[in-house]
Amino acid sequence: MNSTRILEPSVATGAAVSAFGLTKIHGTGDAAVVALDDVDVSFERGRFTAIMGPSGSGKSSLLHCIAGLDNATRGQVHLGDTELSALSDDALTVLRRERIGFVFQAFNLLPTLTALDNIVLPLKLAGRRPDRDHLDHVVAVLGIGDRLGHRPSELSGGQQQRVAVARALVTRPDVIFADEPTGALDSVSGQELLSFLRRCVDELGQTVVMVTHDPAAAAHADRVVLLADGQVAGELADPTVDSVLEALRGLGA
Ligand SMILES: Nc1ncnc2c1ncn2[C@@H]1O[C@H](COP(=O)(O)OP(=O)(O)OP(=O)(O)O)[C@@H](O)[C@H]1O
Repeated sequence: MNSTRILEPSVATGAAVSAFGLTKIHGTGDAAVVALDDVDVSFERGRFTAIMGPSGSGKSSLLHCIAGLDNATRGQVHLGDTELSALSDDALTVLRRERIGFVFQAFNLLPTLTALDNIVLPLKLAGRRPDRDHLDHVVAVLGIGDRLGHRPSELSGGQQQRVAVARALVTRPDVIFADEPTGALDSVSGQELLSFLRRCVDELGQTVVMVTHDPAAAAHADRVVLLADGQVAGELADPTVDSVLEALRGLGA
């Protein structure tokens, strides 16, 4: 039988983002839930990684902690050479705005702004000018050149999510974190979005870390990190739908 080989988790130095001894406990006392239990994991630059695991295994907690959206209870998160827990709240806000891109299930576009104004908003907030060549390239990769003057309500869900990806890319962030980015899209738009994320990695050298429940979505990634019970349970290189399904079955998902 050609069974899936689940590799030991690796922690690379020089990674885009890494966590060491990461522990997240939600709540206190009798209500305390250990969502992450001493996790070591790292995500290489220029690669597309999916985080998968059964419901409640800690995927969102991991993403939120490594993206600086939530404080870890213990442990360290490094974005490149920057250790997040060492930062003040203000410095963390600036880091999230300038060095991290986010793509969520909800597109979170500002309804009164055009697509273009939504895309360049992070640069404006940072007092930076758009790099026209980079902006043109991002818009071309995402195929939204003819929608830039439209407001979100005039765009389809798939187009709105592409605008959200362009907004995440425009600052040339160190890493893009995506949490179920296809969750609100129909299957065709979802497939397109995943192809765009793939091209962002291949053509723009972007680093993408995505939480997903969907083996077909994870198959677009270079690597799958598997979580179970708040711990890294293994990883898959060059995942396919079948290898992901088999690995998840092995975790009892
Ligand atoms: N704010 C919170 N307060 C209390 N417990 C929480 C909180 N957030 C998450 N948890 C618990 O922590 C554990 C991990 O949750 P988390 O959302 O990280 O898992 P997940 O793998 O993303 O789950 P799902 O696939 O269902 O979204 C679960 O037991 C969950 O109930």
